[in-house]
Amino acid sequence: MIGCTTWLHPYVFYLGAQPACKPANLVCVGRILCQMVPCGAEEVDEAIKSAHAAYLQWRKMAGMERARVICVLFIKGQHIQLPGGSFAYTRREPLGVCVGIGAWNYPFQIASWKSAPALACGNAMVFKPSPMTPVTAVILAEIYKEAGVPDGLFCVVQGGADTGTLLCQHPKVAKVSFTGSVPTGKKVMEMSAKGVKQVTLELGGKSPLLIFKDCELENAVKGALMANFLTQGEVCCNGTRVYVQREIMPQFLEKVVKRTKAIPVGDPLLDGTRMGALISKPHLEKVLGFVSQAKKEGAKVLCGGEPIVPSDPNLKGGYFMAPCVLDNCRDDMTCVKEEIFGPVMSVLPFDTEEEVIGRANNTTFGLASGVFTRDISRAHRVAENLEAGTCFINNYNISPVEVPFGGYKMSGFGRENGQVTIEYYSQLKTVVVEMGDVDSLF
Ligand SMILES: NC(=O)C1=CN([C@@H]2O[C@H](COP(=O)(O)OP(=O)(O)OC[C@H]3O[C@@H](n4cnc5c(N)ncnc54)[C@H](O)[C@@H]3O)[C@@H](O)[C@H]2O)C=CC1
Ligand SMILES: CCCC(=O)O
Repeated sequence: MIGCTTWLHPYVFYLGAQPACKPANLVCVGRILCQMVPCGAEEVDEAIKSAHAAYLQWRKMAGMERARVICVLFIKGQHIQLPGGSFAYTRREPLGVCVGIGAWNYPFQIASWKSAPALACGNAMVFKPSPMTPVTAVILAEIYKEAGVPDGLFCVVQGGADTGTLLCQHPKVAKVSFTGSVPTGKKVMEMSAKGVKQVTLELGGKSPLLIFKDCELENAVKGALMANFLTQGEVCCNGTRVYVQREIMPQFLEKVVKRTKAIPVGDPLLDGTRMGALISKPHLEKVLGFVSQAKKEGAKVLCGGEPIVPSDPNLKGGYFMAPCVLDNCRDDMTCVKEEIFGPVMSVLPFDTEEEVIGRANNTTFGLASGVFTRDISRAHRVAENLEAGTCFINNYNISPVEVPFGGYKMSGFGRENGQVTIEYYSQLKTVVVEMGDVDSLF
């Protein structure tokens, strides 16, 4: 263990990370990959100052110049004609030093989704990964460095809640983009409000997936698995409330359980593996606790829901569990109301479109949703009526970077990905140009 702050590069605050084993081993078998010391006020201040210094140069560069090191989206203003030949125009300008704070489930992706548009718009970013996953943001910093991003423009600080608080409260920070749980998101918003900083919040979810009897059943079953078991179910937009029209429930359950039982759980570095270990022992216990609670409340476990030890002795001690399908669920059960963030699918019957839309929307979350049907009118009607930032029609969990991603209600606001991201990492300046004489009232 290295017990103090070390500098990897001038632009990266890299805290005492000492590789001890392969990354997958950290996840699979609970061995230590690295240890780190959280950044305190001094390091946070230094990172923000170094990002600010780099920003002052970077913001002056034209999009074409920035495009030499980062693929820049088309950033443009508007021209507005006024009476008498006068006119106004708008410029999209960067915000300044932006802070990114990430969750542990998609550590590299979250760092990229936040920093790439921030930098493309002319900002600097100080990024704090989750203390559970401290390494990949540093690798991203190395990639940026190699691509030609100036020193200081993308800084990584390590730490947990205290470091995150220091970042949100720092007076030189213009914006905070946060990915994580709803309770932490509220705190981030409160702290940012005190400094009138802009905020993007990507928070939790409990998304509904509606499967109508006219669907293509094999696809609906595959979609339900994608909606629940991708990345061990540790995905914020997962469709974990699976509403199935009553007439097709028996066929659906038979197929979904058969496929779920066949999911190969084990070493994620092997080609054949489809599910790895959960992030930590406490998280595994939390997920298993949801399964126990569901049973107490009347759910029936059709498969999985228990810890498993893979046959590979190297994986012994890892936080693996068998993916779980719960039947006999009701809307008032804990497993149906709360985000589990693990491989647990809750299945519920429904009868009519109107009824299921009401039930699907009866939640404080609104991140994603999905519908399987062959009826094109129904598909678009349902998509319109579901209160969520995304609706997948006849598929689930498709999130290419060209497509905006973000939540409704307590799942947050602001969007990541797509052209619209520019609006969240820039501010609009209006320039008014008089072409005649001043028509003064005085
Ligand atoms: N909507 C989305 O795009 C996504 C949402 N999530 C959500 O994230 C949650 C799981 O991730 P966790 O890391 O457990 O969430 P978390 O809310 O515990 O932590 C997220 C980040 O916030 C930091 N943090 C904690 N307290 C803070 C404070 N007071 N001030 C500033 N920063 C603070 C943590 O160190 C971490 O980096 C789930 O609820 C999941 O749904 C996860 C991935 C994507
Ligand atoms: C598609 C992104 C999902 C997540 O970050 O949880």
